[in-house]
Amino acid sequence: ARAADAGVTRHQVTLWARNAAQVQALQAERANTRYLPGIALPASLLLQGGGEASLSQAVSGQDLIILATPVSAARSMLMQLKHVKVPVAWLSKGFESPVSAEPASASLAKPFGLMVHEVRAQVAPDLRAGVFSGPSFALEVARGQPTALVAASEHAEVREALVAAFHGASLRVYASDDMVGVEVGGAVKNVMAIAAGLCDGLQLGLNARAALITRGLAEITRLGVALGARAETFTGLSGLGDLVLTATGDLSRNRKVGLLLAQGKTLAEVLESLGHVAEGVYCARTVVQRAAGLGVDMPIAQSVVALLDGKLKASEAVALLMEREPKTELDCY
Ligand SMILES: NC(=O)c1ccc[n+]([C@@H]2O[C@H](COP(=O)([O-])OP(=O)(O)OC[C@H]3O[C@@H](n4cnc5c(N)ncnc54)[C@H](O)[C@@H]3O)[C@@H](O)[C@H]2O)c1
Ligand SMILES: O=P(O)(O)OC[C@H](O)CO
Repeated sequence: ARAADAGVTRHQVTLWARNAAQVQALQAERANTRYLPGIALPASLLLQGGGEASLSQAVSGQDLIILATPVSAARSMLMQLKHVKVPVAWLSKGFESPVSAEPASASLAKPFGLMVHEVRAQVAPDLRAGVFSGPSFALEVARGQPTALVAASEHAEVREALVAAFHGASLRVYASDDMVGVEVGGAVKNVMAIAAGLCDGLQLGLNARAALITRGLAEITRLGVALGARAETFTGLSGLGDLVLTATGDLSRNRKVGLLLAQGKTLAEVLESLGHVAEGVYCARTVVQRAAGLGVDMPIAQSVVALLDGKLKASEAVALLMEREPKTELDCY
């Protein structure tokens, strides 16, 4: 919607959704009252929806396609779009998690979840694809508040298409060729944001939150480098930038999960009251499993999984993290 707004003279944007009734409601109200209250959809935005046939209709003749779905929908969307010739980019942040509803112990024997660029390599290898990430609460983007993002792809033309389409007065877009780093940062910051919500909910203090963010970034960097990312990417918008936003910003759904768990609610109660997807809940187990497979130590992420599984109380997790063996700070990268 923002692209349509910013680019009244630059772009014609079509928003496709799978649910025809939802599209009708958006059309009638010219607003998404549930997710973006108070934001009028730009008059130039075309709305379409329904089944698979209408998706191929909606993408036909477009210059650029953006997938704005949770990670759980990325595989099916990419399969439907695998023959598309124009650049495709996703906003999804997470690891695919077929085992998301199960406790970590039950899922250890099953295949590791994949990042979306890995899913794309499996199901749509010929697609020219990228990821669009960085610190960006949708509501602030929709309000036109200043935001900086990173457009990552191995294909220069995909990076250039994203910059050309979105760079403007309220959105600054940087290019990157480190898709692995950008995807790891965007996914794992959600797990760390759950921990930061817990930390604040338990009133552990500002020192504790700063330590958590810093050591969380060390964990994210270790996993990312082991997966083939460049370490510098984690100091950028999709790493440190998005981690700080999500760990400290009260618009974050993942941070909210931690805040509600700290009030003593069960995970089921938290997810019911949230009414939105908090990707960290679904990918925390996968993150820990992939890290374990690579011999990467992720004590904060492990604590989050144990908390989500109800195997550890928050006070016990804090004690375990504090009692770890002393280490040299920079040797941990
Ligand atoms: N909301 C934000 O502020 C924000 C910002 C940056 C990135 N993200 C990331 O973008 C992704 C989407 O987040 P969101 O907040 O828009 O989530 P959401 O739950 O609102 O989902 C977005 C849309 O995806 C649709 N969808 C779900 N499953 C689908 C399927 N199987 N096929 C087709 N469509 C499907 C939903 O109906 C919805 O319209 C997440 O990975 C999130 O981490 C969100
Ligand atoms: O609301 P969250 O926690 O899913 O965070 C949204 C975005 O990822 C912030 O960049």
